[in-house]
Amino acid sequence: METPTPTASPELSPSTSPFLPHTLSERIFSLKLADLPTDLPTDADYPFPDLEDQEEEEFVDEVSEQEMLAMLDAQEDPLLVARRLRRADAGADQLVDELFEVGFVVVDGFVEAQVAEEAKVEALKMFRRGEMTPACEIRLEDDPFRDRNARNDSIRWLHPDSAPAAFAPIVAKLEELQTRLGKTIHMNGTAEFQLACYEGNGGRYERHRDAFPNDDPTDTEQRRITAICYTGPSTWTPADGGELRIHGRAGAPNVDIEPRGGRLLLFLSGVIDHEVMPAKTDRVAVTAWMK
Ligand SMILES: O=C(O)CCC(=O)C(=O)O
Ligand SMILES: [Fe+2]
Repeated sequence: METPTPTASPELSPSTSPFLPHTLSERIFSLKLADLPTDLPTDADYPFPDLEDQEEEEFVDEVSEQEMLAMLDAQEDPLLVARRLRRADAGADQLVDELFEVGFVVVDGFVEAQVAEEAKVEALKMFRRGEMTPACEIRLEDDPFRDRNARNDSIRWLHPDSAPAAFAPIVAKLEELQTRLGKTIHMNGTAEFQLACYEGNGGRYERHRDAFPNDDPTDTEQRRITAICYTGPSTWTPADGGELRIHGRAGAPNVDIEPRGGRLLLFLSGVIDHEVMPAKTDRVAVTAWMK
């Protein structure tokens, strides 16, 4: 399959709630309240003014990321949540239409094959020189949810002003894309850029989501869009492995995206569950998380 056709949008049922809490903590707390019998004492009956916060922290400790996502998804389809990030006054943009239709979109030829190849060669040199860090060691510090065994790629953050020359054209294209998308989607204009290498001996990343569903345009710390530029090979075959599996939403089938050189995959960070299938040849990608 050269370019995957987006799957039909699953039936979406709008939420019946007149009030949709915006922040994650509001949404978690509203889930808790929904489960409580109505004859419990009110907050005013409790002696501790910060009791809600204490309960919330304990609740967060107890549930896994997957369980939390399942609860939020049950509350409202995350694609509907994300659609509220579209600027009301925005002009037309077909790429954004497609993105909000099914949650992801594939663009081939985002960068030239040679640009992709040069980035891949340089990344693998850096990897072999020990200049990249196993991602599992980093993630534990800033993301207590994440399981150390969930992924075995090695990464390096890229800064647009100081990215090694081999990656500069890809980062520049991603920044250009960010400017375009920012005209139509509420974002704060910042992005995190990451170079990732998955070794061809089975490098993988288990099913996960990059952000919680969130539609608050003032919450500027949220990842809104994941944009991944693959570096090849352009002659990818199943023997190379490393497909990005998009888990079908609401019973839709999974879609495997081949990480062909120069290809861009865009998806809504709070909507799409995804997984890197075991790589059978070394696999390099540059990802931007646009906020
Ligand atoms: O490289 C990919 O295809 C996806 C990587 C990923 O899911 C992540 O870094 O969060
Ligand atoms: Fe991811």
